[in-house]
Amino acid sequence: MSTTYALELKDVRKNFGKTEIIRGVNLAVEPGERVAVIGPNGAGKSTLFNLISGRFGPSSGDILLNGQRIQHKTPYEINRMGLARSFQITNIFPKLSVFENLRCAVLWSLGYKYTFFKFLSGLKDANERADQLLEMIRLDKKRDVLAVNLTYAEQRALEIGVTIAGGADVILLDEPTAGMSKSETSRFIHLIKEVTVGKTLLTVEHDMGVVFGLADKIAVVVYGEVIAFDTPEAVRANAKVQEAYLGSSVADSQAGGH
Ligand SMILES: Nc1ncnc2c1ncn2[C@@H]1O[C@H](COP(=O)(O)OP(=O)(O)OP(=O)(O)O)[C@@H](O)[C@H]1O
Repeated sequence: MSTTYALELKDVRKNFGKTEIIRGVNLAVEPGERVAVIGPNGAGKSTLFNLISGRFGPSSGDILLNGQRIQHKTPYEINRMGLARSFQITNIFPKLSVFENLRCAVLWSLGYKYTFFKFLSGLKDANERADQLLEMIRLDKKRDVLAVNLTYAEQRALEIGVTIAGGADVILLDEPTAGMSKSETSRFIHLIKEVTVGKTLLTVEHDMGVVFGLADKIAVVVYGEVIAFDTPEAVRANAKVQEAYLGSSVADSQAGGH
């Protein structure tokens, strides 16, 4: 019996003009795995995320979400099929309260499942789900605070809540702890782990502390290719990775106790 991966990339390539930026990427992510995508600046990490989330189509190759080809679908269609992405730049509504932001995200995700006549009961479900999300992201005490008045770390937590609101089973997070202090970062890693239990998670990440604290597996992207895809221990010990990228970063993260 063949495995259905949560996400699978098969010989994916992407050119911008004549330049090949993604050069034959193969990646198979099992359901429930947490994967950190790392690599030097300009290696193609964001481009890979843009290909997976449908912002760009690949020049060639297949991308499968839960066994279904998605490489020609729009971001909206891919989202409906169960993949949600959050961005480095927060996409929450600043003038809405925390609760309203979550309820909006829930209602949007319910959109096609509820007809007009079911709208009122839909609203009740949405309120309950929004309250449940509030607790999950530990912002229940900030329920009625406008998003604009939250701290930066709280805004990032809200953003995660908005991302998971629709119940997607594959979550893409772009540098989720960027800009946070060390203590905020470790709390946030904990939160991400909690709210993504049972889900498949991919993060693009530069902070090695976050990578080693969060990931079951690491995909190392160098110059448009995945040069290693393995457990953190194996990646740490991989001579090719040490040479191409990791050496000093890993030494630093080990010294820092991560
Ligand atoms: N829309 C585009 N048009 C042309 N070139 C692009 C486009 N998007 C990305 N590139 C190029 O593709 C390469 C990979 O960029 P990408 O942003 O994917 O790298 P990255 O690994 O995410 O880098 P960083 O860690 O700095 O965010 C870079 O050389 C970039 O200039």
